[in-house]
Amino acid sequence: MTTVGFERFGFDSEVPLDVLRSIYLRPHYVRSANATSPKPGEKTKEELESDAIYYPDSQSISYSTLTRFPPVKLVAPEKRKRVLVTGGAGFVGSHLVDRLMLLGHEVTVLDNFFTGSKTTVGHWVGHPNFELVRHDVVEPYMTECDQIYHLACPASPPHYQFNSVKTVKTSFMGTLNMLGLAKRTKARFLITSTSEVYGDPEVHPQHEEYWGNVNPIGPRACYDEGKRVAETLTYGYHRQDGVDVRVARIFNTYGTLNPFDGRVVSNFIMQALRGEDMTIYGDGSQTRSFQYIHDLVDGLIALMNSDETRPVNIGSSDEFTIGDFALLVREIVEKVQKEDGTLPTPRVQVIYKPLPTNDPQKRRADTTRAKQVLEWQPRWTVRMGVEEMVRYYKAKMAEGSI
Ligand SMILES: O=C(O)[C@H]1O[C@H](OP(=O)(O)OP(=O)(O)OC[C@H]2O[C@@H](n3ccc(=O)[nH]c3=O)[C@H](O)[C@@H]2O)[C@H](O)[C@@H](O)[C@@H]1O
Repeated sequence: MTTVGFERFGFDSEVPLDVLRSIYLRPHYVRSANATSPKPGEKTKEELESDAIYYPDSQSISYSTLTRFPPVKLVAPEKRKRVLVTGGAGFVGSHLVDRLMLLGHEVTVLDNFFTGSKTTVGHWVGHPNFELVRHDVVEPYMTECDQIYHLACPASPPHYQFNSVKTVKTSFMGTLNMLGLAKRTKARFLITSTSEVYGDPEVHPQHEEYWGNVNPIGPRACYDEGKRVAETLTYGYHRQDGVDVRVARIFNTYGTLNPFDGRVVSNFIMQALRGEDMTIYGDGSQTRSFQYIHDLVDGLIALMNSDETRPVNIGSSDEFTIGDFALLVREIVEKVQKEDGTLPTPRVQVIYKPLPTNDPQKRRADTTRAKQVLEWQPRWTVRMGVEEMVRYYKAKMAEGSI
């Protein structure tokens, strides 16, 4: 694969994969100081070019700005969009921002940095097409824009359950505020909803007409009921005020996640790389289907630029039990370690931990609608994506940055 993205509905989202990789896989994003490294503050040619340096002895980091930004397309003004991305410093948001920036659009990121981090978009700070705003979407925000991608909300179960009241508030107030902005500016509004709106589903695979099976008072309710009411608001503004809306229901997605994100893919890879036991919650018979981040970004951009106002599932239909998935991740980690001559003995083991309350027993995206209306389907296999992630975490561990 040499590119991601495609032309749909008059909007070209294609960019070369190596350019994108040079951003998110930056091998020397952080490097550790060694004996010949300059002392803090001492400038070298390398340092001037871009590197941040990590000093393991003092556990300090010397950040630097890029002296040259990644190349962005030159787009005619009438084709250039002013795009607002809430949660743009998060995992999905930052990948979306990279893509939109490379495509030559003007991007404003709103983030409160609760789970997002400035480092995910730091490479664009100072670029004339880019603006980074610390802002919590529970407060109103005004700007002129053409498209709003409303992503802001913690998405990892430990994060969204950390302050459940704030999670509901973010879903409700945040969506209300952004819909108000869309109404005023006449911007097109896309909300990233979730497969969690289907709860612990009684229909399998889950299609968009299924209303779900959600416990309204359980520990996950802050997120799944929050997203459900966010969808309700979205269609309320659509019907009452004619706001132009798009609703993406995102299924499990992985990629360059924060290694401490707490979701299963990053947990398993980090555990296997560190030689720790891999933690399966429950007996491992619950299922998920995993999509790689680039496929999701392709789907979000296609949906935003399409005419489809109904909810659309964006996810993979390649279903695994969590038990089988743990073994697959271990196999891929071992393959990479073997190639690098770092295969440890003994082999890491899987252990079993209690299943979280209301953990959905099965989940697989029915993507018929996305195929029909967006001509979209995932292109990355789990092996391709997990292997890229393993190498990413391994490089970061070698640098000493995780
Ligand atoms: O990754 C995502 O995109 C989704 O992640 C979560 O949904 P969930 O399916 O619970 O995601 P994980 O926390 O990654 O868990 C997946 C399964 O693996 C299990 N798990 C998780 C972590 C772990 O270390 N071990 C383990 O067995 C969980 O119990 C669950 O059955 C979010 O709630 C969704 O909104 C989000 O779309």
